[in-house]
Parts: sequence; C-alpha cells; structure tokens
Amino acid sequence: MAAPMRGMSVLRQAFQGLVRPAGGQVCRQVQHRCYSTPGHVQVDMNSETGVATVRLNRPPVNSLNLDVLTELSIALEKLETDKSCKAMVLASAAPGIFSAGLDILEMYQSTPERCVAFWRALQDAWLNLYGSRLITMAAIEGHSPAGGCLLAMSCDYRVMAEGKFQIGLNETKLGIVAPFWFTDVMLNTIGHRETEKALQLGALYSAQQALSIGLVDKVVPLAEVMPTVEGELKNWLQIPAAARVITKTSMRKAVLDRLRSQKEKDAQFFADFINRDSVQKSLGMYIASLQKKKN
Ligand SMILES: CCCC/C=C\CC(=O)SCCNC(=O)CCNC(=O)[C@H](O)C(C)(C)COP(=O)(O)OP(=O)(O)OC[C@H]1O[C@@H](n2cnc3c(N)ncnc32)[C@H](O)[C@@H]1OP(=O)(O)O
Repeated sequence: MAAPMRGMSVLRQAFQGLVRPAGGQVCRQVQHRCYSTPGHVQVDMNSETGVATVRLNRPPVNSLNLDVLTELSIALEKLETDKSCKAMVLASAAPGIFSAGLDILEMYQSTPERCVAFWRALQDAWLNLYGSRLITMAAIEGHSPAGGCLLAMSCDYRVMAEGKFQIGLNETKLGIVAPFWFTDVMLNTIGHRETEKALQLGALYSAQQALSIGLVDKVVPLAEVMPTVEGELKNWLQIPAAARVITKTSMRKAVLDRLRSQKEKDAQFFADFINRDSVQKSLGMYIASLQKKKN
C-alpha cells in the first residue's frame, strides 16, 4: 500500500484510489461496481443501467459529521466524472432513517477551526449534489430532519415511505437558523408561503403532509420506495440528457452562484454564530432532550 501523502487526508486519498484503507475492498463484477470501504458512504454503480446508488451508512441515525460529508462529496465528484453514470439514487443503509441531519456534536463545544472545516465540507457536498448533471433521486426510507431534508430537497425527485417518518427543516426548534441556501432550496421546492411557515415553526411533516405541500413527490409503503424510484427513473432516463441538464442548470444556477460567491463568508458566519453562548445553550438543551427521550 502506498504511504499517505502529506497535506491530504487518508480518507480523501483512499477515495481517490491512492491508498487502500485497512479492511477496505474494491469489488468489481460484470454489472455492478461497488466501492466498499470502512467509511460511511456506500456507492453501488450498476454499469448496465448507469444508475449509482449512494447509501449513507453511519448508524444509528446517519448524522452528518465532517467525515461523512467529505466522503459524500468525493463520491459525488467521482460519479460526476464517470461518463457511464447517468443517475444517482441517494438512500440510507440504516433502517428507519434517511439522515438525522447535521451531527449536532460537530456544532456543540467545538473549536472555530473545526466548525469552519465542517461547514466547508457541508457546502461542498451540497454544491456537488444540487449542481449535479446527473438525475438525482432521494429514496427517503425513514426520518429526514434538517440537513437530511436539505439533501433530499437537493435531489430532482423524492419518494418517501409512508408511516411515522418525518421530514422538514426544524432548525428553529434547536435555536439555530437555517442558512440562506437551505432557505433558497426550500423556496424552490415548496414556494414562499409554505417556506415561511415551515422555517419559522421548524416544522416536521409526516410523509402525507410533505406530499400535500410538494416537499416530496410520491409517498408509498416502505417496501415500495426503491421500486418506485426505479420506475420513475425509467421516465427520466428517456429524456435527452443534454436538454435536461441545461434545463436543470439554468433553474439552479442563481441559488448555486449565491453560495459559491460567498463560501468563506458563510463558513465564518456559521462558526461565529454557532459559538454564541445563547446558541450553545440551546444546543445543549436540545442534546439533553434527545437523551431524555430515551429514559
Ligand atoms: C447555523 C446552523 C445551521 C445548521 C443547519 C442544519 C442543522 C441540522 O441539521 S441540526 C440536526 C437536526 N436534527 C434533528 O433535530 C434530529 C434529532 N434526532 C431525532 O429527532 C431522532 O434521533 C430521530 C427522529 C432522527 C431518530 O430517532 P430514534 O430512531 O428514536 O433515535 P434516537 O433519537 O434514539 O437517536 C439515536 C442516537 O443518535 C443521536 N442523534 C440523533 N440525532 C442526532 C444528530 N443530528 N446529531 C448527533 N447525534 C444525533 C441521539 O442522541 C442518540 O444518541 P445516544 O443517546 O448516544 O444513543
């Protein structure tokens, strides 16, 4: 195994194929390439259909920490440059959960430097997902609050499992504020009036409620989520790719450019905001409420 290069994380080098992480495997089959590493993002590429399935795999709740976001970003970059890849399904390997959103522990009692690095990783993952040329579909087989909702909304199409699962941008309930680009994506998805209510209230919606406001596109029984995504993909794959990509790009450009033009300012704002005493106090109380729920 090659020695890790200085100034580049082992994780990033592993994904770029420069080093193979201990215990990691790269398996190649006739129709599927699965990049299996000890990391938190599994990619299964079906070379026959050109559809990649990207599964978040950080049990118990797929909370998005620096590593997960970095891995996700790199996985998306690789798929973007893979000419055989036409579409990507974002899903979860953890039962009952799509993603619990940002890892609250990245925001609680963290250093300003770590906060900035964490936020840059989130920005990059989002820019890669929202700006992707691929057809992107979210298979929401569980809860999807906050950052989980952002990932789902950033796809082109969302299928959610019916039942007890909830989705929404609940940031205000934690005493934090959804960044402008989260708001922009929600505005583009459900419109101004619903976004204003949803964000102020930190609303979490059932699948049926989410369907009624256009936050998801289809609600089906849990076991039907993947087959429904696959069925929908067949329609999307029939559209001439160049025309679809130009249309998608022109519709998303303004929102992407808004973040691209102020990434560093946005990261610094996050680090300053999250480290305010009042915000830290709210996050501490929220973490305690999650713990209490169990007892
Ligand atoms: C300027 C700032 C902008 C910030 C922008 C975005 C913010 C975010 O994304 S903040 C994250 C918001 N997420 C949430 O509010 C979700 C919180 N979690 C839950 O409501 C539940 O965990 C969930 C419904 C997702 C799943 O419920 P359960 O299946 O019953 O699991 P548990 O609640 O028992 O959780 C298991 C375990 O995971 C810990 N956990 C849950 N969510 C998070 C999280 N987002 N970050 C870190 N850790 C999380 C939870 O505390 C439990 O831990 P243990 O007690 O140690 O087992």
